[in-house]
Amino acid sequence: MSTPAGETPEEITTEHPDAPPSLDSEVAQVVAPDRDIEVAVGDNLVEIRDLTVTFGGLTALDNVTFDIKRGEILGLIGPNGAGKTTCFNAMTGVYKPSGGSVQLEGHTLNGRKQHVITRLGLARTFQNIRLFGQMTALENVVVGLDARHKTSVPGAIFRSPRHRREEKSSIEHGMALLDFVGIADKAQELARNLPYGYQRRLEIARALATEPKLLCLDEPAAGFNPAEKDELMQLIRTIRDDGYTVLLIEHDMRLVMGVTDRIVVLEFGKKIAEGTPSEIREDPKVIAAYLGEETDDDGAA
Ligand SMILES: Nc1ncnc2c1ncn2[C@@H]1O[C@H](COP(=O)(O)OP(=O)(O)OP(=O)(O)O)[C@@H](O)[C@H]1O
Repeated sequence: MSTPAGETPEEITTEHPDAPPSLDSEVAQVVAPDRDIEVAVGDNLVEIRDLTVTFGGLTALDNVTFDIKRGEILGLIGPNGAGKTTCFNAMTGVYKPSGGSVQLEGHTLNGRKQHVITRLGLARTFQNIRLFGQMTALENVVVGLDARHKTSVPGAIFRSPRHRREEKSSIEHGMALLDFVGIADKAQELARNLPYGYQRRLEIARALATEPKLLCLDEPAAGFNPAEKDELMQLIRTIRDDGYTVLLIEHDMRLVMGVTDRIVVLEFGKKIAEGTPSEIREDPKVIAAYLGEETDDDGAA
């Protein structure tokens, strides 16, 4: 299966979904048979050192240093404009840092192209959903799986046995991933026709298709009601239990406090705190940073 010529991911917004089906841990085994299921939090997977990004005279990220440990869910929070998305963009090759470094398992990511960073094991979702709207949910995931395939271009053109094998396993693997995120019932629907919550889950499935070591989620709960946020929290936990490491940008404090192991807090581009959710909740610098910020429906900033 291939991407339609010239189509680029588009931002899609539709109404909210009905409650998606529940998750099945057996599916997790099918999705990622080679992973250590329910890995413990371990050594450093990612090391970010003195990361700095400037836009003209504005320093959006100012000498930020933190680690992401293997198997953890790390929250990246901060008031509007604090530099969270800039940090994601610098990690994933969208922006070129003006200083500092990002290392994943000892591989330097800064200066590398986005597809190389994806291959090294870092995948992300976006604040504004980006899907191939004219493709089905399954095709959107298979595109992500294609990033892992080894068939040569001639092999694909002449449909070599290997290519046919990979295509078949792509469909099975893609279906397992849709099942894993709870939207297998919509596999054949065009992405643009999916309810909003399904689109968010589809973005996660597509990111997981690249077999990332680190999954970066940029405000995955934006636009969700409290029940949908609870389901998303459960999905994020299941993703971690399946052996992935998760970096989460999220404004909803109840979600962040409920799902993360540790939190890094940015304000005006600088790291102002790092700790467990209970440490962060009590930190006077964090409380001061959030004073005057608008809170989400059920978030307590
Ligand atoms: N491409 C860009 N060009 C110029 N300035 C930018 C660019 N991207 C971000 N900025 C600026 O960098 C600062 C940090 O923005 P960023 O989007 O990273 O913050 P954020 O913490 O993700 O905010 P939010 O929670 O509102 O999404 C802001 O002052 C923003 O205006």
